[in-house]
Amino acid sequence: MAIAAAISAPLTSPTRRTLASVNTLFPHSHRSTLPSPQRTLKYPNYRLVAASMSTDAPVKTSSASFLHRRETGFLHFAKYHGIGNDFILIDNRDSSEPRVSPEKAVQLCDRNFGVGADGVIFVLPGIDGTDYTMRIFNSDGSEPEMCGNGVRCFAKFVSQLENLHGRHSFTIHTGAGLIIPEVLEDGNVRVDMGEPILKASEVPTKIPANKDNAVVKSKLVVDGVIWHVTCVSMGNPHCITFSREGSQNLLVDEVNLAEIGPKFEHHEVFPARTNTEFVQVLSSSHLKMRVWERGAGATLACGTGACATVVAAVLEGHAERKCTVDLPGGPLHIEWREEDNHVYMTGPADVVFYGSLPL
Ligand SMILES: N[C@@H](CCC[C@H](N)C(=O)O)C(=O)O
Repeated sequence: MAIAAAISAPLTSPTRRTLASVNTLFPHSHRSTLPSPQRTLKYPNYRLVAASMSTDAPVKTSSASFLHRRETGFLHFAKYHGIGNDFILIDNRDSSEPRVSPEKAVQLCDRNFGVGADGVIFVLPGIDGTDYTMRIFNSDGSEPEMCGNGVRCFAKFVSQLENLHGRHSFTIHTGAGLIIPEVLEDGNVRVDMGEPILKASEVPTKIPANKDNAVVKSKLVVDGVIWHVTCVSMGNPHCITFSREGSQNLLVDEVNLAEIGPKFEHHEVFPARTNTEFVQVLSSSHLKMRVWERGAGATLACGTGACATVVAAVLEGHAERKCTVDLPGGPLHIEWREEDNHVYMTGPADVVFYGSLPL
């Protein structure tokens, strides 16, 4: 008996409105103490029809009926990506508890022994009057407050799961407060990411504030080098750097992310660890960025990171409020709007495949 099934999918395809129970639902993520994934084949029955060499006839199922499968003992999921930042999306609308544990998420994210992803995202029932709740586990099993590329994938997944009756926008409760995505006519998703948080203690960072309670272009010694850093939270913490002491504009392709990234992430001045963005200014409306993500390492893109980067670029005087941010996986369009102080992010989100695993 086939115990796993999968179908192919197209390869293309007002102030920060903090909600009451956010802090209890989304405590600051901690450094993962999870064991490394065992080096054994975890999912012998996992099969992707799109890539299968099996001589069995592929199970023909439409994506709509696949998404509504509910057999017990199986985990049905969709794999999505937002400019290369990839996620396993799980329909968790029937329960407020994520269907997989952080430990299981680590296994699922493993690129050799699992499905492979930067994180696992759950579509949970809304609370406090919102339509949905989004929770996410990083690939190291820690739980961040928010994920920008992930929320665009969430929006596309929900619009496949639900008949939204012509609505293109809905409300999502996250650890960063209320987030509102809108699926656009061209398939891109525009997200109201709320207000950036600049107060040093709330980012959080122990670097002393130097401008209106914020940390802007402060000196930080990492690995014996003085970096100029600005700290911004988009619900999750970001440390953004445009230059080192003695050099003007960073050439981001020359940064050794794997070496320097962890040193920023675990620096003592970041009590909740940090995501770090290394940014090159191409023009006042065009930035190039590489990221080392807390709990996930070097990824091809980071949506909250791109938003935090534009905020930092404006604060440091490098850029205007509306910028294109080039990331290794593609561009994102970001606007930090003066009228409402909200950051808006626009970009794609695409399904890669659907799959099932025995639990
Ligand atoms: N890639 C995400 C951010 C995911 C969370 C991050 N690793 C953290 O721990 O804060 C994005 O697109 O924003």
